[in-house]
Amino acid sequence: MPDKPTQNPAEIAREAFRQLATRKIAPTPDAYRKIYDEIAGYAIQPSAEEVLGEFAGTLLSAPDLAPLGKALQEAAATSYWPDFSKGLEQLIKHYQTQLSARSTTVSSTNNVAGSTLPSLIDDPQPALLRDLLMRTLTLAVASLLQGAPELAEESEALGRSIKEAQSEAALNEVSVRLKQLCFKIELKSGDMAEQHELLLRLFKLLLENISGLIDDDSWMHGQIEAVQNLIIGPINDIALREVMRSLKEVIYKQGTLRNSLVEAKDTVKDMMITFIDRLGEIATTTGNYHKKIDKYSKQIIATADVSKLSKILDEVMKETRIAQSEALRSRDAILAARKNVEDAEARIHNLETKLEQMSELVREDQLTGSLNRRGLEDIFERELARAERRGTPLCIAMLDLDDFKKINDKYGHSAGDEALIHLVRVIKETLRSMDVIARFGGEEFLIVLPDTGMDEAVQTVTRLQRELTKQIFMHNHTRLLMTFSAGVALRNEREDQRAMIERADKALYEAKRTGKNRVVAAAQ
Ligand SMILES: Nc1nc2c(ncn2[C@@H]2O[C@H](COP(=O)(O)OP(=O)(O)OP(=O)(O)O)[C@@H](O)[C@H]2O)c(=O)[nH]1
Repeated sequence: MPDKPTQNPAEIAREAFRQLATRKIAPTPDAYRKIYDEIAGYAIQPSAEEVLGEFAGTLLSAPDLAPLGKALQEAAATSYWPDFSKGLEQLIKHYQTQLSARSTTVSSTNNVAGSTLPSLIDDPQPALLRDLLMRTLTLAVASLLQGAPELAEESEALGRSIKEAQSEAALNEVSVRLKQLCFKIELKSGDMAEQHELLLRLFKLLLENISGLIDDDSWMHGQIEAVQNLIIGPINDIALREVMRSLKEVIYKQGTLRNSLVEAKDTVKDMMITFIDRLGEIATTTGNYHKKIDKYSKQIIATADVSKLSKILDEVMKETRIAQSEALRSRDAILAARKNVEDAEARIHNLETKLEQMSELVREDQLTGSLNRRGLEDIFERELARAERRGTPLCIAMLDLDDFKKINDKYGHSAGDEALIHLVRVIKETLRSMDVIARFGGEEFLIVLPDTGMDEAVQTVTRLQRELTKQIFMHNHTRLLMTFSAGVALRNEREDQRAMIERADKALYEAKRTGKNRVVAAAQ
C-alpha cells in the first residue's frame, strides 16, 4: 500500500509546478497530472479543474501574482487550457527568475523530500536580514563598543528600532541613524587606536628606562626583553599568554631565590662583623701584652735583687702563655669566620647564577631545555653581528625528525616528548660549546654554528646523525630508531636571519623529498 500522503492538494499542486519548472517539462495538463499523481503517490485524484482552480486561488493573496491567479482561476473554471497554459508559462518564468536569484538557498531547502515550495508570497529574506542586522547591532557591535558606552547604547537602541520599523518611513529613519552610528564608530575607533598607540609608546619608554637603570641586575633583563619583544610585533593572544605564563613562573622562582639571597647577604655581613670584632680583640690582647712586657722589662732593669728576677720572669712567662692562647683562640675564630664568609659568598654566587638562569627560562623551550624561538632570535642576531664584525663564516642547520608522527601514533605523545628531549641531549653533547640549538617549532630545530664554513657544517650535522643512531632512544625497554633530515645554509654577505632560514628550510625540504635521513647544503 502506498504511504498516505501528508500534503494537502494545494501543496502537491505547488510541488508539481516546481517539478515542472526544475525538470524543464512543458506545462501541459497531461504532464502536470502525471507529476501530480507521482507526488501524491496514490490513486485519489481530484479533477484537474478542481486542483488547478484551488492552486490559482492561492496566488490571489500575493499582490504581484493576484492578476495571474485570477486569470488562471477563470481558465480552470472554464477548462480553457490554452489560456491556462499561457498563464502557467508566465508563472513558471516568474518562478525561474526567483529561483536563479536565490539558487543557493532554494536548492538546499528543496532537496528535503516533501518540503514545501519556497513561498513566492512571503519572501523570508528581508525578515531574515532584518533579524540578522538587529542581532549584529544589539549583540556583536554593542559588545565591541564596551569602551564607548554611549555608542554601545545607541547600537542596541538602533537594533531594537530596526526590529520594530515596519513602514518605509520608519526604515528610512533607521537607515539615517545607522549611517550616523557608523560615522561615530569610525571616529571613535580612530581615537582609540591613537590612544592605544600612545600607551604602547609610553610603555616602551618605561621599559627602556628601567632596563637602562638596572645595570647590575642582569637577571631582570631577560624579563624586560621578553616584554619588549612582545610589544614590537603585532600583539596576539597566544604570544601574550605565553610570555605571561613564563614571566609568572620566573617571577615566582626569582621571588624565592631573592629572599634566600637577602638572607645569605645578611649572613655575610654578620660574619664580617665577627671578623672585625676578633681582629679588635687580638689587637687589644697583644696591646695589653706589650704593655705588660714593657712594665716587666722596666722592673728587671730597676731591680737589684736577683731573687726577685725569677718571680718577674714567671710573671712574664704567664703573660706570654695567656697572650699565646688568646692569640690562638682568636686565630681559630678568624679562620672559622673566614670559612663562613667563603661559604656564604659561594651560596650567594650560586643563588645569583640561578637567578640569571631563571631569567634565561623566558628564552628556553620548557620541554627540551633548548632555546625557544625568542631565545634563538637574540642569539642568532648576536652571532650575525659578530660574524659581520670579524668577517668569519656562519652556518645554520635546520633539522626535522623523520616520521616523527609514527612515534607519537605508535608509542604515545609522551614517548614523542621524551624522544625530543633525547635528541636535544645528544645534540648538545655532540656540538661545540659555542654552537647553539633552538627549537624552531614542533619537531623542527635550528642549530647556529658560528665561525663555521659549509663543509665543516655539513660534516658536523652528519656527525650528529651518526651520534643519534649510536645513542639510541629507549622507550619502555624498546629501542626506537630516530633519524632526522637537515638543510644547511652558509651566510651570504649581509644576509639576514629570515633569508638564511628560508634557504635552510628549502634545503631541508629537498632532504626530505629525496629520501630523508640526509643532509643537504642550501644553494648560495
Ligand atoms: N610528542 C610530541 N609531538 C609533537 C610535538 N610537536 C609536534 N609534534 C608532532 O610531530 C608530528 C609531525 O608530523 P609530520 O609533520 O607529519 O612529520 P613527520 O611524521 O616527522 O614526517 P616527515 O617530516 O615527513 O618525516 C605531528 O604528529 C605532531 O603532533 C611535541 O612537542 N611533542
